[in-house]
Amino acid sequence: MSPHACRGSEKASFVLSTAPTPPVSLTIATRESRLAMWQAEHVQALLQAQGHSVALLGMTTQGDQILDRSLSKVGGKGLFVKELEVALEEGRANLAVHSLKDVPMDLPEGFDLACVMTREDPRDAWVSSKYAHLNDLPQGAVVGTSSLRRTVLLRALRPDLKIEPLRGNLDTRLRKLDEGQYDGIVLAAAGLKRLGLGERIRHIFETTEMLPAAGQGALGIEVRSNRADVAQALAPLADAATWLTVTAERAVSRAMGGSCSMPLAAHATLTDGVLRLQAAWGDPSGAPVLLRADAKQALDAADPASRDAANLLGESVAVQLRAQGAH
Ligand SMILES: NCc1[nH]cc(CCC(=O)O)c1CC(=O)O
Repeated sequence: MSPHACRGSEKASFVLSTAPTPPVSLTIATRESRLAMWQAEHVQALLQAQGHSVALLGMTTQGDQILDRSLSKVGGKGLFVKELEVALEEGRANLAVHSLKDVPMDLPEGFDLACVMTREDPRDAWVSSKYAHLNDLPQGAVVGTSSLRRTVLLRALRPDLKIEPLRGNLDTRLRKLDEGQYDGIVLAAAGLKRLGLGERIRHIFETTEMLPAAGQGALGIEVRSNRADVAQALAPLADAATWLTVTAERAVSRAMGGSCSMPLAAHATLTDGVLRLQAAWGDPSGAPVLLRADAKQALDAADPASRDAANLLGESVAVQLRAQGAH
């Protein structure tokens, strides 16, 4: 399905009140990787602190089962979220907690992103036992990543490196590094920090060196569109500033056709009331092209209308990329 087929943008679909909600019974659908479980338990604890009673429903998704190929080659969208949506549809669960980076830009009809939470470190991390920094690597060293975005950005920093595929959950990827298959690997800092593996990080790339993926480090909670009561219970967990930044990032990705077979980075910050968005595009065919664009706008995160402006800002950055030849 084309990313444009559903809705043009993510709008605030629920009108949420700030009054405390009565306690409800909720079930969270979650993948069973250690990181997914950490994230689900994190949301469970926050909702329990609001007085709700919260169970977990663990499940395996298509994305978890594909370990031999890069996801960009598999080509589907939302490989990590489909089964969770089925559980929501069938009423076996009321909410699904996702790494926002893995959530398609347009959710299927009947589902909404009801909540975006405070972002962990959005940056990429360098992990290696031998080399403290990318610059220390010898010519032709082997770096592990299956991300097209990381591959393109690594090539721009060090054209000589050999980039080899690396799949699996975080523990698997670290084990493959420790077995000596790579001189170093690149992972999201957020996942490592959440799992208490922050000491494995040798260097955190500045966003000027390696621009993060849209939504990286943020958690999103998906619900059925007809469950305003569930959305209402989630309202206290939302972070308006993070929501605004990821809205702009996701709008770039959506406007560019957002799939994991396109090397695309989009990263926004909100500082002193200014939303600043940067994006980078690499040629899906592997040609050594790296286009960059950025835009900024003064916006108030507390005003729900700002999210529409963030969507437009994202679309304007995509227009700039296309004007330079991105497709
Ligand atoms: N693509 C896999 C993925 N999805 C979310 C995270 C963890 C970081 C996050 O929450 O963005 C990771 C691991 C990684 O990219 O290293």
